[in-house]
Amino acid sequence: MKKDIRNRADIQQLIDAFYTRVRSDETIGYLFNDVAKVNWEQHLPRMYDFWENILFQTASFKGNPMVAHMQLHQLSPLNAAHFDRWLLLFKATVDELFEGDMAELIKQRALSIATMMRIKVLTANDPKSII
Ligand code: HEM
Repeated sequence: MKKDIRNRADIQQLIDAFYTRVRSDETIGYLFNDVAKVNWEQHLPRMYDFWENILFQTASFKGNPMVAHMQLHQLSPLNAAHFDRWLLLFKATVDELFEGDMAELIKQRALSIATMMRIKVLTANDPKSII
């Protein structure tokens, strides 16, 4: 039986495993590696803060994810397939490492934030688009 996500160390394990997949992914890897040229030493701790705040209300994350992704979309257009792939990798990583209420909750939150982000980003400059 796998354990549930209980603390920041577990979130760190999850996020490190997720971005290891993301970085070498054929569909979305280039957005991180070549377009945003992510500084991972800075980005990973921000992502631990983001998810720790969502699961455990630590209020440690100070950032604006919507703006970050709007900017990315200006540099290189995002599409529905990118969001689908991101979510699939996220869910697969959670399921590989954890199970339990928090594991379910983090997948639900990822889905709802990704859905909102996708609508905002993909309709930002196209009032006719329905998604
Ligand atoms: C198409 C899917 C996605 C792509 C390609 C993507 C890519 C990126 C990139 C390139 C950055 C900037 C990293 C940097 O320069 O340091 C970023 C930041 C971030 N992403 Fe995503 N992302 C995606 C979906 C999501 C989703 C669904 C979530 C949340 C559920 C999320 C949460 C965040 C957060 C919290 C940040 C940090 C924002 C900040 O520092 O203010 N991303 N993302």
